[in-house]
Amino acid sequence: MQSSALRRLLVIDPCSDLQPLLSELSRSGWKVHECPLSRALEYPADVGIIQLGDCLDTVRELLARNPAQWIALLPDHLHLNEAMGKFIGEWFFDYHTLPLDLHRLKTILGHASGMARLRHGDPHQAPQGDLVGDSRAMREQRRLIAKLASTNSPVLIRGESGTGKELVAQALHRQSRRAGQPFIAINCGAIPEQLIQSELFGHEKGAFTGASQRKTGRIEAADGGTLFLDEIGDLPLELQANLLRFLQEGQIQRIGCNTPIAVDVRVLAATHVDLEQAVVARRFREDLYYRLNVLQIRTAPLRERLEDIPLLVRHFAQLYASEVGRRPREPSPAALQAMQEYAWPGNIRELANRVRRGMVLAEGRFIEPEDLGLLASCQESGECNLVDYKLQAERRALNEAIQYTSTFTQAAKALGVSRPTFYRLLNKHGMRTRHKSPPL
Ligand SMILES: Nc1ncnc2c1ncn2[C@@H]1O[C@H](COP(=O)(O)OP(=O)(O)OP(=O)(O)O)[C@@H](O)[C@H]1O
Repeated sequence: MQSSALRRLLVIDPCSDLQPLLSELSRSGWKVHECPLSRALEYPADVGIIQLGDCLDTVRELLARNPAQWIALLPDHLHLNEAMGKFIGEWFFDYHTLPLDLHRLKTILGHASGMARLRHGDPHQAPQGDLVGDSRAMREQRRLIAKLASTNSPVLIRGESGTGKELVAQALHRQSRRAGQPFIAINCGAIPEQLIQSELFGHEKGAFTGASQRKTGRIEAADGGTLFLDEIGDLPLELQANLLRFLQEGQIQRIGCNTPIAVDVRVLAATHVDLEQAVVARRFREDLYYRLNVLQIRTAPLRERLEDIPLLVRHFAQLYASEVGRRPREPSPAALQAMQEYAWPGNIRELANRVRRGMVLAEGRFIEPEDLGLLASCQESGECNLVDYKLQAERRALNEAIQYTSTFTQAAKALGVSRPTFYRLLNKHGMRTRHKSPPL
């Protein structure tokens, strides 16, 4: 039986031909909502109906951002040239010419709602900036964020590049009592060494050659809110001392001014390098390390949470639809399989880029592995050997075992190997999680 939650119909006004049929549609199980085009994003729906006229750009904008299955109503006077045909083919599930035929309309609506159901999960996109994913690692991450958001202590966010460290920092800020205040992010690795002190702490007019005006530093700009220091491991040693002083005293001094300024800022820092090693090598101050590392969140690499891939692909397809001017497409089963077998060195940033590419290149209804640039290397070169197949199969087996069990011991048992063998295989595929639950 069809779930009633999946039979929400949005009718974009004006649609006078449809008016007399709405009560019949309601009787047959549709929850109908009518609204003007300008408010269409406010109403979640599974299927939408819109009568085409002018303003195709505005319509395209809506279709790109509203993930419902859309049906176009075409009045007689509409000039069905090639461009219009392409537009309808690209963006609509189906169309109906006017006048309406109730029986045919119901059939189209039935198919469209079936398609909405196939897309399973919540058909409504997570807003940009939300952390998408329902794997154990993501659920654990959300739980930790909710727990740590309310404190004022620094949090060290660790994880490989592209795993969402900045998104975690933003989520910590959004869920804290500082949410209405500024969130200021600075990438310590991207600013030249001679500029970073003035970027962070600000300067007075005339403090050094070229300082023609007084400048407020980023720490001061974050007053009342949160400061996110990305790539903290790249902060020069001298500035590490200044930062430590600020963390201890809650005061800063602009360059060229001796008067301390009190600033109330929560500091979040991120790193993809091993800070412990940097401490041993004396590239990172030990005292600052302990000060920043009070609480910790680890962002898991994508290869450890492959089950999040379908949700992430849908999220990015929706996100890039209007940018690339095409309706969001789903990956084909082969594309999903290829994504499950790929190691994702660039993590979610790489996935996002591949989906964007796939959206541009896809020719049919689905995104195929080649659109994502993910033809298995042996397929591309035509030289498949047994070792490649074996490695792919091993990786898939490990992923599934991790996904469907709660501990590594259970996963090893499910695969029929000893724990040491299981760990050796995880290491071999770069899948070794240091902690199943990130430490507090
Ligand atoms: N869970 C997620 N859900 C949705 N988008 C995500 C998620 N994680 C990361 N992203 C997206 O992936 C991209 C990379 O994320 P982000 O910049 O937060 O990673 P990072 O770990 O800070 O990377 P780097 O170490 O290179 O700075 C961004 O576009 C971000 O929006």
